[in-house]
Amino acid sequence: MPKSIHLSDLDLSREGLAQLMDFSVLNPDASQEDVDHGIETARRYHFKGFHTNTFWASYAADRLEGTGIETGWVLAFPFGAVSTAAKVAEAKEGVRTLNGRPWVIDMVANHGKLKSGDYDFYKKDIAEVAKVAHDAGAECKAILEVQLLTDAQIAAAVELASEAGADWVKSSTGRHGGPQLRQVKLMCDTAPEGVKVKVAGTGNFWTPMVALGCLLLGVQRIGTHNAPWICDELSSEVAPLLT
Ligand SMILES: O=C[C@H](O)COP(=O)(O)O
Repeated sequence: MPKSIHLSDLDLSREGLAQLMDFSVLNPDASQEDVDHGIETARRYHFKGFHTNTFWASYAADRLEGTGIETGWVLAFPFGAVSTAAKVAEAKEGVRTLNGRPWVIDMVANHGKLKSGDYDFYKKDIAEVAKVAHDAGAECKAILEVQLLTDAQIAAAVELASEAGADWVKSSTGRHGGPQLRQVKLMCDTAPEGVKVKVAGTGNFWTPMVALGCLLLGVQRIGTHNAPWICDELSSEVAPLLT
């Protein structure tokens, strides 16, 4: 379980916060100009990762070469309701496209199968994609879309994804709303040792202070188009109050 941490343990400098953030440009209509602007922003803040639609992932990785910034391969995005074979093929495309550079798979789990109680399918679906990632030396995040789930389903999803070998459990795609803070806490409380928690889908209603709340709960990554706002606000408004 990721342990909750004290405020004094957090590096609230802009640079420190940026290393806890995956900046995203994941609108369905993201244009080359939008992606270029996202890449430029990712480089300027030196975010941990940059996530955009897979069509643009190779383009982004080329332009992030040498920065150490991870390119995200957002798989079965945003619904996750495709066959496991299609997910595995997409994962292999990610290997062909991004291997040799810093990259990671963020895969959308099959929420409908979880809700149908088909836990074996749900777990195997994640396990097969995680294996492709791990064989290529990359990490795999499983996106659970927790805001669509009951608390019992969230706990089951975290456990199944962890057993399937996901390195991370991630709350949401951001395309269907975002999690409540108590759902984030449930994820942190349920995740076993060694499985990290990422929160995403922060939308426009989440504030930098809520992001800070997530980090204090033990969240190890925040993925959002709001990453610059969160870094700027926390480093310039909150950090000085704590010195
Ligand atoms: O996977 C990351 C999503 O883009 C996060 O969504 P958001 O930008 O609405 O917070």
